Amino acid sequence: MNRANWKRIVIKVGSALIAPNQQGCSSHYLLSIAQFIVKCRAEGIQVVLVSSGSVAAGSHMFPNQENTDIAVKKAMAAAGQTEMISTWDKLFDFPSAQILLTHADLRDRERYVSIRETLFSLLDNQILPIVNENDTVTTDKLKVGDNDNLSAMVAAAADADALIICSDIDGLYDKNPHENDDAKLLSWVENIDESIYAMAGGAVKGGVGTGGMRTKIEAAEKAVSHGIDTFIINGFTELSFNMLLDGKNPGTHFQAYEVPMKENVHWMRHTSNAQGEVIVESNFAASLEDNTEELTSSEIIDVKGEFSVGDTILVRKDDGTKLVKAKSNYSSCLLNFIAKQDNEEFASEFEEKTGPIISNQHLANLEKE
Ligand SMILES: Nc1ncnc2c1ncn2[C@@H]1O[C@H](COP(=O)(O)OP(=O)(O)O)[C@@H](O)[C@H]1O
Ligand SMILES: N[C@@H](CCC(=O)OP(=O)(O)O)C(=O)O
Repeated sequence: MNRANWKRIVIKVGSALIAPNQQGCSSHYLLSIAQFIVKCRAEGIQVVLVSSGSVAAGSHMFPNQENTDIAVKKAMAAAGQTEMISTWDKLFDFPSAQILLTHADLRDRERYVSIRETLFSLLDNQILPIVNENDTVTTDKLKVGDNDNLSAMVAAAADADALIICSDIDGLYDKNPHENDDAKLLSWVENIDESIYAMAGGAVKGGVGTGGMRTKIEAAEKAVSHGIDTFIINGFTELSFNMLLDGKNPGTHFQAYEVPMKENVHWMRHTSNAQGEVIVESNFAASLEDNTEELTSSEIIDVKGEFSVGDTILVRKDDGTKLVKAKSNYSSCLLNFIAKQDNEEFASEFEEKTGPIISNQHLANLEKE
């Protein structure tokens, strides 16, 4: 690892570290993380904290409630969030700022750019941003769902050099170590492929974590393609942080791409999600990355989902091959109408006036994957 290059890092802290006994927040494990943050800042490294734990911190305030009820969980998050933020805040003698996000904020390009600007402004003023998902307002459609993926999106938005995911375990093992005594720790992952995902199991049943290793690998995949070195480390032990400060890898290091994706293409590929699909014939051969105008209504055989002008859509072939993710210049309703037109002259005249079906702005080419 090359810590000398770090100018900005994102540290993600899992619930088990914040509220280990689900009896409110404890600073027990947070002290060494806070010290690490202080030392990084003293070296001139800007730090963004992504902290889980609002539900785990709030659960003790709901003694007779079942944790599984979604409305109660949201209430736990609302109540626990204040306790979690104030626990962190007490550990620092510099100001911190709370940022609560949903996927709806991140997938909208304007809001995403606004989040980036806020992060940079806080960092330039030596304020520590503390980010969590806004669990109270999320629905299935709006949420990221786990803070591992959220931390990768935040790391990309902040143009971070490293993402450090502090977990309750030493890193990624070749199989779930809680179920397999012979599991071995991987200290280095160069390529994230299906064999890496196959190693990952879920979170401990009945535990406070969300997602287990799978969401951490998803996060690493998002981050490394943006040139962000990613580490999964054991946040329970101070040694992990001392090793990082000494430039050593204490857990699993996922190697960053040498040539990262451009920021806006990365956003389209990894943060924005497709609201619908446009399906073309399997023999469609044009490169939409070179010319989006090659996609005309006569090429479209189906339109799936409901989307509005400006929403992200996936263009794919009938055989399932993904072509591009791009901003739609048409609503699904209008696209359906012109794609189903028997009168081709009408459709092409309409498109001439209205412009290309997809925008080339922020387009992500999925063909090379
Ligand atoms: N291959 C694996 N390597 C390491 N941990 C694994 C693996 N598969 C599943 N896990 C589980 O993932 C857990 C960490 O994820 P999670 O419970 O979501 O915690 P966090 O709160 O840190 O996000 C581990 O404690 C372990 O039970
Ligand atoms: N937003 C949730 C955390 C969700 C989550 O991903 O938790 P974890 O797996 O412990 O990082 C909360 O604050 O409780």
